[in-house]
Amino acid sequence: MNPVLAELHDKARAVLDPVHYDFFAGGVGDEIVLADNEAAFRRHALLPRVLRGKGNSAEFPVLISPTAFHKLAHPDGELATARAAEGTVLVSSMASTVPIADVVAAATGPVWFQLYLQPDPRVTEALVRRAEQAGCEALVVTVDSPVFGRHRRDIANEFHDLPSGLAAENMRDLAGVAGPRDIEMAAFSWQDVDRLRASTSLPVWLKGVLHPADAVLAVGHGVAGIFVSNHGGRQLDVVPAALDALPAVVKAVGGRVPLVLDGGVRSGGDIALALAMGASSVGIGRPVLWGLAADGEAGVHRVLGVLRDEFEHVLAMCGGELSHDMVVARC
Ligand SMILES: Cc1cc2nc3c(=O)[nH]c(=O)nc-3n(C[C@H](O)[C@H](O)[C@H](O)COP(=O)(O)O)c2cc1C
Ligand SMILES: CCCCC(=O)C(=O)O
Repeated sequence: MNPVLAELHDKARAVLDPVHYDFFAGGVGDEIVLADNEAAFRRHALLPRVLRGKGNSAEFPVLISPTAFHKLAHPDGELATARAAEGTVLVSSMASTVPIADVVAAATGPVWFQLYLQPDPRVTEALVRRAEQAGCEALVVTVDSPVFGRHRRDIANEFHDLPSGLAAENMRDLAGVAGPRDIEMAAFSWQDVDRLRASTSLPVWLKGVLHPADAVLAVGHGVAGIFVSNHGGRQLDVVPAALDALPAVVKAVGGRVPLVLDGGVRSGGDIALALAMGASSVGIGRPVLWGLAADGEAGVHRVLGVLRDEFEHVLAMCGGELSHDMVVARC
C-alpha cells in the first residue's frame, strides 16, 4: 500500500475511539466480502500497450462514495471532506452529521445526495427538496439495504447510537416531526424509483446493484448511472467482490449509462483495473474516512492527491489507454 495511505490509516486507528474505528472499518458477518473487495484487485493484472506515445490524459475518474457520520471521524465532519474534495464529486450521505446545505456551501466541486428511500413518502419527498434546494447535482439511491447489515463489531461493541451532540442532521424537521428522525431501512420496488424520478429533475443514480438483470432494469427505468457496489462489504456477506461483479454488469449495460465501481479501491493501479474492466469511474469510501480522522481536510486532500498521482503514473505506463483486452488473470 502507498505509505501515505498506510500512515493515514495507522493514524486514524490510533486517534479514533476504538468503537468508532470498528464502525468505519467493519463489515457484515465474517467480513469475507470486506476482505475480498481488496483481494479481487490482486487477482487481476494489466497488460500495458507500448509505443503509443502519451495517449490521452484522462480526468481523475474518482468519486467520494457516501459514508455516514463524518463527525465521528473529525470535529469538522463533512465540512472538511467537502472542502478537500475540490473538483472530485462528493456523494454526501443522507446520514451526514452536517446538514446537506452546509456541505454544499463548503464544497468547491459538485455534491450529489445519497438517499435511502423512506417508508413515509412525505419524508423522502422532503429530503429530495432539501437536496435540490441545497444545490445537489444528482440523487444516488442506495438500493442494497432493504434491512441493515449485521455488523458483528458494532453488535459486540454495543454501538447503536451517535454520541450526544451528534445527529443525522438531514433528518431534522421532516414531515411534521421536529426530529431528528431515525433513518429507516425498508424494501422498495421499481415503481418507487419511477415515482422518485417523476418527482425531481435531478439525475437519479442507483447504488448497490450487482446482478446484471437489475442493471438492465435500471437502464430501462431511466437511471442516469449505476454504482456497482456491495456497500463496502457491509450488507450481505455472500456476494462477490465488487470488481468480480463488474464484468457481467458492463456487458449487460453495454455503455448505455456510466458505471461507478466501489469497494476495495486503494491505489492508482486499482483505479486503472476497474476502468480497464469497463467502469467509468470508481468510488472510494474508507480511505477518505482514514484521511479525515487522521488530519481533517488536509488528510482527505492527501488521500485524493496520492490516488490522483498514482493513477496518472499508471496511465502513463499504459500509453494513456485502458481497455478490456488489457486485463488478464494473475495466476
Ligand atoms: C463507515 C461507512 C459508512 C457508510 N455509509 C453509507 C451510507 O450512508 N450510504 C451509502 O449508500 N453507503 C454507505 N457506505 C458504503 C460506501 O458508500 C461504499 O459503498 C463503500 O465504503 C465502498 O467501499 P470501500 O470502503 O472499500 O471504498 C458506508 C461505508 C462505510 C465504510
Ligand atoms: C443509517 C446509516 C447508514 C450507514 C451505512 O450505510 C453504513 O454504515 O454502511
